Amino acid sequence: MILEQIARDTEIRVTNQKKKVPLGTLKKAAYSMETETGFPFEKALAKEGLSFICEVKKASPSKGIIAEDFPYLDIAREYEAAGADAISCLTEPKYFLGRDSYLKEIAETVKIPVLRKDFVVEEYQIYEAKVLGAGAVLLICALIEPELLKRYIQVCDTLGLSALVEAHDEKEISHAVWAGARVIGVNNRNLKDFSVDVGNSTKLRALAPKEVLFVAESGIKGPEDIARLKENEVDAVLIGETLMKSRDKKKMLSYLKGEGTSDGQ
Ligand SMILES: O=P(O)(O)OC[C@@H](O)[C@@H](O)c1c[nH]c2ccccc12
Repeated sequence: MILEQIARDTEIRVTNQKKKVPLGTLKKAAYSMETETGFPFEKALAKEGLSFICEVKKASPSKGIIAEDFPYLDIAREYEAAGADAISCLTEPKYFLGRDSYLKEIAETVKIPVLRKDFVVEEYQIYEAKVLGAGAVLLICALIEPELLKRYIQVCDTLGLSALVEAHDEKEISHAVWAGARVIGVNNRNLKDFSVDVGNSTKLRALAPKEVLFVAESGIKGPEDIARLKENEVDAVLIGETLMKSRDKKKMLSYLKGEGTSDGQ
């Protein structure tokens, strides 16, 4: 299954990275960074109305190359100007053509919080996210057993990082809640067969406690998806492909918000 393959490749990537920057050195750098108080990523999601996390993603296993031309800094600036509440940046290099440097440069450029979108399989990667300037890091339940997930969320807390904990079913939601997740994301894309059903996140919203911030991720194509998610008390949506493929991201975002026409394609 693709997720296991990505996890194995990520283990190799982390092992190689450790040879360049040992864990001790990385931790020292992470804890020496100034930390914005109050978890800005969670503040962005908790604001009144639906919050928008806009994703900078060049490619994906399900879609291949999404954006040949990839001015990632301009894209991030455009998202921020268009009213994004946070940015999600892929740093996984093999399947999503992401880079750590994209995250670092974007975090230095925009004022809104940046989520490190990668496949965390080692604590090391959480310290990396902090040093790169992320305000949040994705933790995928399917890759991290509950005890370790609890530990990773605690490490995030000590760094002033928010954890976006991604769950795919009822069991993983209960693990996320048990581990202390304050932000839970549900991926509408099934990572086994790449099928997409926005109903995934509407269905699972009710299983997460109301006080948990809930993010619907993936497969959001139009204002009808947004309206449906809003009705189901979702706090935020995470949109990648629909925005990455649009010529005018500001127009597309206002179209998705139900404020404009769809000629932002
Ligand atoms: O491009 P989409 O369908 O709008 O999806 C964005 C985002 O949700 C998706 O990239 C994603 C959700 N969870 C992930 C975990 C790893 C990598 C990527 C993802």
